Amino acid sequence: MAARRAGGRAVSAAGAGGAAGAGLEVRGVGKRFGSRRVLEQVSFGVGQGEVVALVGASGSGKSTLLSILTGALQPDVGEIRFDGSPVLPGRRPFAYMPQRDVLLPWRRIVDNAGIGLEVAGIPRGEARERVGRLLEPFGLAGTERMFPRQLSGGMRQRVSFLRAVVQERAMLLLDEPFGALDAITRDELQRWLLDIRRANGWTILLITHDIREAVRLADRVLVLPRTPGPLAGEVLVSREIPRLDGFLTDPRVPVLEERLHGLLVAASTRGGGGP
Ligand SMILES: Nc1ncnc2c1ncn2[C@@H]1O[C@H](COP(=O)(O)OP(=O)(O)OP(=O)(O)O)[C@@H](O)[C@H]1O
Repeated sequence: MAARRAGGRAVSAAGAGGAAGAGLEVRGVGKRFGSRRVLEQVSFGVGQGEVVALVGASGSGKSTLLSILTGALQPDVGEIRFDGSPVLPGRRPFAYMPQRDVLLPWRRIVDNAGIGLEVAGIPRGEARERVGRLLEPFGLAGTERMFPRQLSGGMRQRVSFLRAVVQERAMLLLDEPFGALDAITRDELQRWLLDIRRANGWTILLITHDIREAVRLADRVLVLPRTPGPLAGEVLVSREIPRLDGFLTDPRVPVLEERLHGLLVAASTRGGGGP
């Protein structure tokens, strides 16, 4: 089921802790490294078909949270559920796109994009076939036999994104996918992502430092506090706001950005926390 909507605003299962079939539910997650607390009582949900952005100051634990979702780290407390069931090791419903492209320089593009499939035990020939079908919609036609060094930064990010999408998992986790790109390429890729996602209805959790990017890409934006604690707030982004042409001049955009900025500042100056 897609996130329920009322009056153009997303009404997700997030605040309620989620319901069966609601997609991702993160419940009361806490994590510390030694004596340093990084996450505490973090709870939210991402409904199926929803795009949720998570923003937070540097060091607030965004990447740690994604690592918990991917299974690279275990939470000290809390639970991760998907579609009403606990997420089990080895059977994660997520495909992950890391912050920096981690393409292997010696592998051709087709084999870089298919690496997740190969790791999952799919023969290379079949992986190549599945990647091959997506090259054109990903703007990568003709690159399959090339090596990463022959592509621009924007194209390499598309290969990384393709590598996540081709695994056909229920949900995509994107960690600052456009953070390392120049402003023009970033704008191009945001437009492209909006476009291709509209056709596919992917469920996405996106991490970004960039408030404008969060408002542009997400149905809902969550704010992680700098000092460990529950989420500092969330902002719903109306579907009536145009995300492609007209986004930058829509008067509702700066209002949402201001609200998010306010939440981030409040979250950064709030007392408590610390080790
Ligand atoms: N493996 C680890 N061992 C010890 N401390 C860690 C480890 N991983 C992260 N930390 C610490 O946890 C805190 C949160 O790090 P994390 O990378 O999750 O934050 P972030 O919000 O993603 O930051 P940024 O936006 O700068 O990437 C930081 O203070 C970091 O130094």
